[in-house]
Amino acid sequence: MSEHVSDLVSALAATPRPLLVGLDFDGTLAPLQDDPSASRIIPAGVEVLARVAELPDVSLALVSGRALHDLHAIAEVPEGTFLIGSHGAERARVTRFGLDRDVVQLADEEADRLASLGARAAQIARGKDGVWVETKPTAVVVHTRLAQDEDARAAEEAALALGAELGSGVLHGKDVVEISVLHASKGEALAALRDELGAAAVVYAGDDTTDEHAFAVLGDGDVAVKVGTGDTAAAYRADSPEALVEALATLA
Ligand SMILES: O=P(O)(O)OC[C@H]1O[C@H](O[C@H]2O[C@H](CO)[C@@H](O)[C@H](O)[C@H]2O)[C@H](O)[C@@H](O)[C@@H]1O
Repeated sequence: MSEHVSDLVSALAATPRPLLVGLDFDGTLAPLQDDPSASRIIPAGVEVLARVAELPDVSLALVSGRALHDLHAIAEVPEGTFLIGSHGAERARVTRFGLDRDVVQLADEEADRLASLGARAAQIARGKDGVWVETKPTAVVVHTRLAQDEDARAAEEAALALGAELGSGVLHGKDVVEISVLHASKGEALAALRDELGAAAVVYAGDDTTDEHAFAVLGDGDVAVKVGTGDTAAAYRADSPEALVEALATLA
């Protein structure tokens, strides 16, 4: 067990109940992939999450930038798991009958703006090898993972400028710029869920800059875990999805 993980394991062992365990998906439970549809939770993670969800007074939530339907389709999580998608703009709970979800209804102006964003983002991608656009219910995402540096930089700069012009929120994650027509924040969504559940403590793990919003709402007695390298406000670190799952296994 690495030094990072043993510190984390001690912190997890001390968490009071009721406990909310919130986990980002891409880069945290699922190793990053060039093709987002190929992403899956590491096999050990599926089993450990199932055990965590069965613990008394422990609630499990995935807190992701992915669209809710996309997250639900690929995340193999147990019944009762809360799913927060689109960085907090969408929310649901997994039940035995499918998703119990709040449907996002865009106002006409927001729907029009989303359509304009899609068209303008497609223009940004045009002629740049490896740059492509993902459309979600409340946002468009310019992906640059597969592009050469020069094209990736140009696309990201153009997307950030487009976001400043037409977006309500812009997030710059790992090889993505996301432009949303709704205000959404993982931090606000996590804090709202915590309040609803009356959780005495929250464990939250994430790998990307967008997860820093969730770390920012945590306080004393909570456990913030940065997965991988990079600057962070989190007090704990796991080197990889495997290391995180190893630590969560001790909680279970
Ligand atoms: O909050 P997350 O669960 O980490 O979701 C954030 C974004 O994840 C996906 O993009 C990221 O993962 C892809 C697959 O590994 C990778 O190709 C991409 O470069 C990453 O940024 C997803 O496609 C986005 O819609 C999510 O917002």
